[in-house]
Amino acid sequence: MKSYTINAPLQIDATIELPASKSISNRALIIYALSHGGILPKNLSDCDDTEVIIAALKNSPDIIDIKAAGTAMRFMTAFLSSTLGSHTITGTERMQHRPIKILVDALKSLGANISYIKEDGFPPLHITGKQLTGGHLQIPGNISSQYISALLMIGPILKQGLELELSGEIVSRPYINMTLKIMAYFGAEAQWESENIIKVSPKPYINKAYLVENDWSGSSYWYEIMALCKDDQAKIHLTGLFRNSLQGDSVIQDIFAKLGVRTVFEESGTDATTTVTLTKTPYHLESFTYDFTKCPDLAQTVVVTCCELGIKFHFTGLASLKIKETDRIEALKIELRKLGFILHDEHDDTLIWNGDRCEASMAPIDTYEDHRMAMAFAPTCFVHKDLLMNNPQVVSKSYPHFWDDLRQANFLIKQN
Ligand SMILES: O=C(O)C1=C[C@@H](OP(=O)(O)O)[C@@H](O)[C@H](O)C1
Ligand SMILES: C=C(OP(=O)(O)O)C(=O)O
Repeated sequence: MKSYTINAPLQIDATIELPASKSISNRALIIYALSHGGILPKNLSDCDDTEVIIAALKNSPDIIDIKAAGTAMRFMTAFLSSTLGSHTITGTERMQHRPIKILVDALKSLGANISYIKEDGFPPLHITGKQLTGGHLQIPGNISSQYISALLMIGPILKQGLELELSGEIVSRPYINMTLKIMAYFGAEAQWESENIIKVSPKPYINKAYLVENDWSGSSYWYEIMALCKDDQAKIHLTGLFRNSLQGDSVIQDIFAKLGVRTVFEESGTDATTTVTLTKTPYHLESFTYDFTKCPDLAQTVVVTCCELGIKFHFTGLASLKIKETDRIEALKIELRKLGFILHDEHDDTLIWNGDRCEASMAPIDTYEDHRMAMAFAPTCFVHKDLLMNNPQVVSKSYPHFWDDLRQANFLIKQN
């Protein structure tokens, strides 16, 4: 087991090339494969969650190990069900406890041949692919949008196309919209027919050149660094982000405007990419209420930032956090207590900090095989000198060069 001791710089003036978005990379790759190749998308992420899809599509092994990648597991399950071949798809221990029944049931009702190898409702799966007919389907929209994106992407290759009727409060809706926009770019006819019905026509994808945006979710840790650093003159330049982004997590700009971080865009070049400059700005916020239903991956960053800024909060829309890389609600409560903050959770989807504190034990931060635990806690080194963190390498799931980027910004990171 590796651990790091992390110390913050006194001043910050850094230019950071963020990783490419894994969500966009993984969609572009599935569509690339469904359109039978041609021009490979550019600026694909080099993170674990994208590398597993690249390997699966390139080598088509009998046993596909998708590791910890939720999107890859869900997208490949739909892909393998609708294309010829016979495969087992499996993943990490945690992946084998992340639910997939809703997607499997939906695919089976379209005629797919899928069986559970161990426990019903969970990977590993055995899938024998075939041409599926498609048609109308009802599916819960309140558990994970990844099931919906997975089904949508195979829609254009189904004989009758696909009509999805979503029930319940739709979670992570911006990720569904991201899927629809990328599909449309590649020639699909796929759109919302009403608040909860999406229709996809049976019309093959057209292969085209594609440039993947850099990752707004990954930018959130730099927003947190700007919010927590003590240098009033600090500047952070983030490259490769799109202003009119497909990513719902670009809402991070608005969230952090309330937490003392200003965002300025400088258009650069022809690709609609922008350099984003973060600086400090005055703020007055005693307590913060926010609903994370549309942007669950930002929750850890904002929770940790608010605690360290002493801003009480009442955060809702967090139900999906329990079925991600770890139970993120539990993990946040346990690790923030080590830093002296007592959080409460309610109704499985709400996290509250009333300002309750305890003595900080400063025990090493554990990362729970969750990249976002490591990245959300790293900036707390501005408050806690010699911050210790176990298993920091987990960042490779979405942001492999995270620690190198911190070093470039003059953080001191010592391996123990
Ligand atoms: O479609 C995607 O790329 C994602 C959707 C979200 O998952 P849920 O829909 O399960 O909330 C998000 O948390 C995940 O990191 C990426
Ligand atoms: C939840 C995440 O990923 P996934 O569900 O794709 O494993 C994430 O990156 O925060």
